[in-house]
Amino acid sequence: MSNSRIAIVSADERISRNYKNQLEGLFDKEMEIILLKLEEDPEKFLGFDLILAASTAIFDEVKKKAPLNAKIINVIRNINTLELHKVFNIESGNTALVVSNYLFAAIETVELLTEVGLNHIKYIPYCPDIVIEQSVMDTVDLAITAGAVDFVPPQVKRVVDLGIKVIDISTIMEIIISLGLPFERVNLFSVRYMKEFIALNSRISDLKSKLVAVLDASSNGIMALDEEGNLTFKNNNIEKYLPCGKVINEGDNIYKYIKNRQMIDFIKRYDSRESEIFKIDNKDIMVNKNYLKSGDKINGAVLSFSHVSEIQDMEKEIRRKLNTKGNVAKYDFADIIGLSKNIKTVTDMAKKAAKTNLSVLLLGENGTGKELYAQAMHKNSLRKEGPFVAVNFAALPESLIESELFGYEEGAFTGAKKGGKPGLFELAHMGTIFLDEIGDAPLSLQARLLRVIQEKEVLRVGGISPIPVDVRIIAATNSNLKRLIHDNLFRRDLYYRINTITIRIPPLRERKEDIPSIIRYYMNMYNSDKIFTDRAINKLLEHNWPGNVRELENMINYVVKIVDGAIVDIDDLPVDIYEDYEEANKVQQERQNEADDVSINKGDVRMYSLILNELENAEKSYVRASRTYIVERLAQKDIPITDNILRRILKELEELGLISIGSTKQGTRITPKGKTSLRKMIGILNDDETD
Ligand SMILES: Nc1ncnc2c1ncn2[C@@H]1O[C@H](COP(=O)(O)OP(=O)(O)OP(=O)(O)O)[C@@H](O)[C@H]1O
Repeated sequence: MSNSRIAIVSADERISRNYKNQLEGLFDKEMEIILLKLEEDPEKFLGFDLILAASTAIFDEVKKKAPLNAKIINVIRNINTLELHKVFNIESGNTALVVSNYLFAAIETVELLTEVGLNHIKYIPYCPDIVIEQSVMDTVDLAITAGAVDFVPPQVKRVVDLGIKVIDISTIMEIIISLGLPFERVNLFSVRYMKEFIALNSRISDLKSKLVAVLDASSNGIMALDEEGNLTFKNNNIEKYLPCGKVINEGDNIYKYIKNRQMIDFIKRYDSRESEIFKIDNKDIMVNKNYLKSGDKINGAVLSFSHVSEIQDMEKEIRRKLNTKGNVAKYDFADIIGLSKNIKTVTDMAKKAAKTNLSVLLLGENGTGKELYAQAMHKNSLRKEGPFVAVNFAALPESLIESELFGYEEGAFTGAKKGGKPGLFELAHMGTIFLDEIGDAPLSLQARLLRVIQEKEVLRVGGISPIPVDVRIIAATNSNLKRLIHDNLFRRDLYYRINTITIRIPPLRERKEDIPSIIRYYMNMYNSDKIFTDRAINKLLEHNWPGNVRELENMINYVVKIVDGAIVDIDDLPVDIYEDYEEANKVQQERQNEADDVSINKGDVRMYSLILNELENAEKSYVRASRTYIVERLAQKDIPITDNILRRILKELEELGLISIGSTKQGTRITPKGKTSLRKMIGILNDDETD
């Protein structure tokens, strides 16, 4: 057979070269293929057995240039099937620009994709000549193209390239027929195409088997039907929900296996009700339905079956998990810092109490670590795997306490949540409930609290059947419960119930030796290497710590965040501690002043009095008293004094308010206080002399 001469005409050389490769691959050396540009002269179109117009858009142009009797085939192009999986893999609901250098080619690609059923993406045909609104472009970050990557707008980051489109099998057949090639060729080529489809299919069936595995893993029964009710897919649980004594096979009409008439109606009804409960074999079965659509036409349904009781159990479990989330004890005994005898005794006792199941009452001022102890005790108890639920009576508004503690049933009051809500006692089941600030529990609630503790069951607000709860009680208070009992504000019987073991946690001021180690602990925790001066540490040791460890922790937090530099001194401490210091310092200073007075009297009093005396005399004689004047006057009395010493003493006298040092012109003057002091000093000196 002689070689056929074929021309491929295209506006884009890349495309014609691609077609040439494809045809050469199929027909070996049986063809001579020449590439022609559309703009070439008509004589170039002469002498071909067949002319292929690369696209519909140029078909008419090619026809005009080709000889009248020439055989021209309009090439039908298709997406390379081997690349289609790339579109399969795009998540549903995405929007993609379908990019080509010509709009018709972009539209063609969109049509090809939707024809093969890839409808899970929204396609926007795009070519460089068209303008798409910015607001639309802003929402698109995906482009699909058949080899026109260069035309994808730069802001689109994700590009799926399906490669250049290939000649469709229908065109290949047309070529074979028009060239009069033997028909075996068709089979040969079909086999080759089949191989591609098989490869594509195996990818799909791969996907399908993954999907089946996922659906089989569900405890639900799942099946898909066509519009006649024939089974097109089922997972391996379906017979559990539709017991018919035999395996249901794909292709079987499902309606003959369903005895329940209402269920058949439900499946057949195309209304918006998507789920319904049916009785099958005396069990409540929930059926969910979803229709399969192709365009606007419904062509099947997917049904999912589940046992209502399982859904309820699952809901309870989820609710329990959600509710108990966070109900865990964080602290252990190792987190309790302090080696003082006081704290060690308390910790030893708490460790022993932890192992019992007895109620514990923790007494202590605010911030002493009552909750810390409660958590540590829970963590070291037999209930450590159970929840630790903390209730703070001081923080809960009275109107909410009851429903928070005991829970409520659906419809118990306006605003009650659907399905009701378990109370904190229920949440603490098998664990510990920490009743903090129990002294603040309203009297009305104390009776119910007592009943729950005694009966070991709770009745939800609006409920009728009590729910058993196994809970250990650790209560805490900083109030004087005995006083509250005396004032009829706390129930004696409740008090005895909760304080089987009483542990008193000492305030920080009773264990000041622990302060440095607590400071170190928190400085480490805050990752700070600042150093406290001895003066600051002494101050902290002096402080009374009414807020206990919490106040100390706050102080460190303040210092770490607020103080610049590596050294923390007294005046860097928070103002309440510092003012406390100032206050103490003032008293100290006053005492010191008194002592200073005495030391002046005893030490320099002679010199002070001599100088004050000279100043008083100078004033009396209207003489300006300069330092030289004073030095000379004292020298005349055989009292030698250097200018330097005089200057220091004058400064001290001025600080004491006994003199005022003016300018050189004014000189130094004795004050009225100075005159009084001078009299006193003379008195002391005379006393000393007579002693
Ligand atoms: N010995 C301790 N060692 C380390 N940190 C402690 C110690 N005691 C208390 N704290 C810390 O002090 C803060 C207050 O402690 P906690 O809340 O346990 O006190 P509380 O007595 O329950 O206070 P309140 O009565 O105000 O509720 C917490 O941050 C806690 O970690």
